[in-house]
Amino acid sequence: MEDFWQTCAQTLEQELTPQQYSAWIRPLVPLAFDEAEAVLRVAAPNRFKLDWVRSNFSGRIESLAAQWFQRPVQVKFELDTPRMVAPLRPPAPSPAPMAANGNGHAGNGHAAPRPAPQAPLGFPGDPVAAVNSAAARAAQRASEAPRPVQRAAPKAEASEATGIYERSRLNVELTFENFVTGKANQLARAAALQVAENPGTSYNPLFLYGGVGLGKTHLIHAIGNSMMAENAAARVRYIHAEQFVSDVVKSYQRKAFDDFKRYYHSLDLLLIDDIQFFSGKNRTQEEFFYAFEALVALRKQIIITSDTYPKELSGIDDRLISRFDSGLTCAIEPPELEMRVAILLKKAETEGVHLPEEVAFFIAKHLRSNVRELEGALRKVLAYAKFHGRAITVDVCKDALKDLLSVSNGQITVENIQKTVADFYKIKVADMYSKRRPANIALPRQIAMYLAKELTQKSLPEIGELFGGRDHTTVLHAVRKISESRAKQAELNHSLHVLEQTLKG
Ligand SMILES: Nc1ncnc2c1ncn2[C@@H]1O[C@H](COP(=O)(O)OP(=O)(O)OP(=O)(O)O)[C@@H](O)[C@H]1O
Repeated sequence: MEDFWQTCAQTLEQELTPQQYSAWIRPLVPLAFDEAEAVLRVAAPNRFKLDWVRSNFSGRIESLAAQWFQRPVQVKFELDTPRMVAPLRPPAPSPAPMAANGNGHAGNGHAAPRPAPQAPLGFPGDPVAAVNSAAARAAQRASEAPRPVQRAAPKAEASEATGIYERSRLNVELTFENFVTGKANQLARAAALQVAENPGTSYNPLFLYGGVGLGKTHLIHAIGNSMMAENAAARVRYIHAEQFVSDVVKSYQRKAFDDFKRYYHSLDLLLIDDIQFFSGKNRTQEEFFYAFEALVALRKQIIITSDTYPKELSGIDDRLISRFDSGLTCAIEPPELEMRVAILLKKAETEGVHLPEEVAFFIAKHLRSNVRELEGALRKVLAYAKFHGRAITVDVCKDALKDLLSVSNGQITVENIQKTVADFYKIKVADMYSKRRPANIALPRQIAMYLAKELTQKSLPEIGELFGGRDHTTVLHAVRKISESRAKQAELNHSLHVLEQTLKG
């Protein structure tokens, strides 16, 4: 595995710019290669890098791994932990990269991803210099031309433009154009567009919430990119909440709060992802509160994402929660079947591959929980078909996704149950974890708990945990109540029967 990683790193080093290579590839640590499952585990040093390499480099690394191991390989990225060994450094530059698949760059076979190397403090300490006029002009030119960092652009200009994007930490590939819309996200998208067109004056803050892998991060990057395209000098910053916490800690250690405040309070648009990570971090919450107040007072836009809606956030100060609630709050729900198909077709098109509709339907029918999972499945199918020199058909798809499908068919997950029951009763999935108790929510939630107990191997405490950290006695009460009611009420019994059939597929 280490030999593979060295060759892989060398190849990527040749394909990427030195900045991209040292920002994204060098810090990765190969952990293990599972021969039986053909899974390569790779550690990334933080969540931000993990997300970035997963979205931008996993396709390329998987294709290099497939060549090396002579079979399709799945790459799984995980967060680095302190026990990690030092990253493997590739040996001195080698002349011959591994035979490439023809597209010569990472991810999607189109533009090379733009990197965002770490600033020394974790936040760019030079907020004003960050938008000095020369760089801003360069970025303006770059945004008038296709998008920044075209390899062919004059070096200085491109690197100035890159600088603007690096400081914003935006992923320029996450745009409104490639964000597929459906019932599950249309409100959120409309709100995002509105905010992108009228930053600071329409909904402030805009608070987007929903389960994992549903497109929250994509949407807020799209807002940032749209704003930068309008005004390249805009001071935009995307930050994951964990990174913000780490910035606060570093500022504390270095007694650099003035710089910290100056930077965050001077932004035009602050995009902060997964705010639930602020839970219990009081000093961070305090600093964020000041930044929030300062930005809103100046009519600068704040956009926040979370896995749940403001009132459900635990360990967050009430005054922050009431601020989060003061703008517009929008849910992103799991995509319905047609939308999942549309997403697959769009992703395949981006890869320059024709995906037959029946294959897209097949994948979408079997993988229901989130878009990230769909993307992974599509990558797997494409790699498998390419490697075996076969056309992309449902049969190829069945072979390529054998493991995934047996899991998703054979094992009913609590997540599936929550989604299916929420769809059936037309409530939000988030209500499955919420503390709200109106009868139209409480009953479906109890039904979902009952089905989780009936159809999965999970224990009562585990189920309670998956339903927003509820006590096992609450689950037990739900299970007893629903099984008793089922025996007496034909209508409820019928609904449960339909739900069970749906879940068993
Ligand atoms: N509607 C969509 N259209 C196109 N791609 C999408 C859509 N929704 C999600 N994706 C893609 O799915 C992947 C996961 O989305 P994203 O990272 O935005 O999820 P998230 O909601 O922020 O998840 P998490 O809570 O885990 O951070 C990304 O590659 C994103 O581009």
